[in-house]
Amino acid sequence: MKILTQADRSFAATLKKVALRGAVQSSAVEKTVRTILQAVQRGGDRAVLRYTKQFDRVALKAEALRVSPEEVKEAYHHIRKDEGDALRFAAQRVTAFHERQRTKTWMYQDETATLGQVVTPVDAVGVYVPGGKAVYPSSVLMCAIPAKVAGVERIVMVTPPQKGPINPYLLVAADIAGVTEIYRVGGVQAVAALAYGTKTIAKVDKIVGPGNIYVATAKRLLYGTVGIDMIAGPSELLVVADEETNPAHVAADLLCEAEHDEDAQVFLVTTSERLAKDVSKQIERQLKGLQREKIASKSIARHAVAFVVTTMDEAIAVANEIAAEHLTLSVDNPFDYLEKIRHAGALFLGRHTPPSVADYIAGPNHVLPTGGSARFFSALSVHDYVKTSNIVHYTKEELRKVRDYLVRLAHIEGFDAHAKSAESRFS
Ligand SMILES: NC(=O)c1ccc[n+]([C@@H]2O[C@H](COP(=O)([O-])OP(=O)(O)OC[C@H]3O[C@@H](n4cnc5c(N)ncnc54)[C@H](O)[C@@H]3O)[C@@H](O)[C@H]2O)c1
Ligand SMILES: N[C@H](CO)Cc1c[nH]c[nH+]1
Ligand SMILES: [Zn+2]
Repeated sequence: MKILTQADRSFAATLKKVALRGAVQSSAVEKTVRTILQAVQRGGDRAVLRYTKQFDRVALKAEALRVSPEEVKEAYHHIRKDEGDALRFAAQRVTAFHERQRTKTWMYQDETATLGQVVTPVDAVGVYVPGGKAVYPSSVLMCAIPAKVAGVERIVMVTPPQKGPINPYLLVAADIAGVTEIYRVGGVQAVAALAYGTKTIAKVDKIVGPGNIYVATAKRLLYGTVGIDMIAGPSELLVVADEETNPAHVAADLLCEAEHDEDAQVFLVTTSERLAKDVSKQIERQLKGLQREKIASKSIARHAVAFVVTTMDEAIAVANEIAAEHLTLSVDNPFDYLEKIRHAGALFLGRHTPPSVADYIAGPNHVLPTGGSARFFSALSVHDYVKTSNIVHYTKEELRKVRDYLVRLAHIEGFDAHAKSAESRFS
């Protein structure tokens, strides 16, 4: 792990580069993604199947894209009872948390009008469940349960195919969460199919869910053609730690994001150079023997940085500049810093809250903004699955009270048809 103190010449430049990581779009990735999007828009299922063969090495016929209800039932026979219980426990926690996010239609009446907002669920949502380098039944729950809570009727799940049957944990999680259609297709071709529609996969109104750099770029390029939740790309963690922190815990937490993807990015910001060195040693030690050692060690070598600063306030300033997906505050009094933290997808407070607890069973959503987009995006929530329409109602008497103001403003803008539409009610 690279360790930089404020005295190092490259401290400021490295911090700037990290802060801008989301803006550095790889043009090679973008070119590939555009080609696949166009091909699926024009070629539909045929293009989807071609790219599935190319990138996932699975040859399918269009009829095999959709997962049947029998396959979902069969999946229950391939998982253990304790595994099913763990999925159901996670689902309950996620449901309970997201039910608190529900928003209702609201209205009020004042002396001039009746106004409000009607809340409507999106008709059809596409849930992208990653599957290139790992299996993510937890992401099925995180994406589909809030859709269900919001009242979305059509919840369409896509996930890359494997050779052989689809992973049973994904199917059981989909069943528990209330997914209504499942397709074995992943990557850009899946996102394109959901956005444009094909003969087999009817288009959706919004696409949610995490994915690798190709999936995240596809969603970004399709924004506007279809609704998207956010840029939820390769995982990230930034740990702010004081000198009292146990380096073994920090290393363990950093590795849990690094093991997702070689493109995952993890950072430590600390007031203790000794801690930074100890964390670095711990990472080397803990990497050995991890199932995903190769991926995690590449992520650490390519991206991990420890920034050593003088004060906790400086540490928080660095964290705000980086705006990471996950931010851990490893201090005795984390709530004291809450108001100073401006940008992070999710906050993990104190010394005994590993980010993995919220990856699985805490209840808050683990689909979170990456690449610095926590400056403007939020965690996936029920709000992503609904939209609001404003309500406006005037009686003739109410309209009379505001008519002159309306007419004056319409004339200022040179829109006399606007003025006349109000005046016509009184002639
Ligand atoms: N931010 C979040 O909330 C969050 C949550 C969970 C996971 N994640 C991230 O999701 C990602 C999952 O990635 P994954 O790879 O396991 O699964 P994935 O499903 O996102 O990507 C696999 C697909 O990528 C496509 N692909 C691979 N190489 C390609 C290439 N060269 N050209 C075009 N397409 C290509 C293939 O179609 C393949 O099916 C990880 O980066 C993980 O960190 C993020
Ligand atoms: N840490 C991931 C979000 O970046 C979520 C996840 C799912 N499974 C394990 N972890
Ligand atoms: Zn994780």
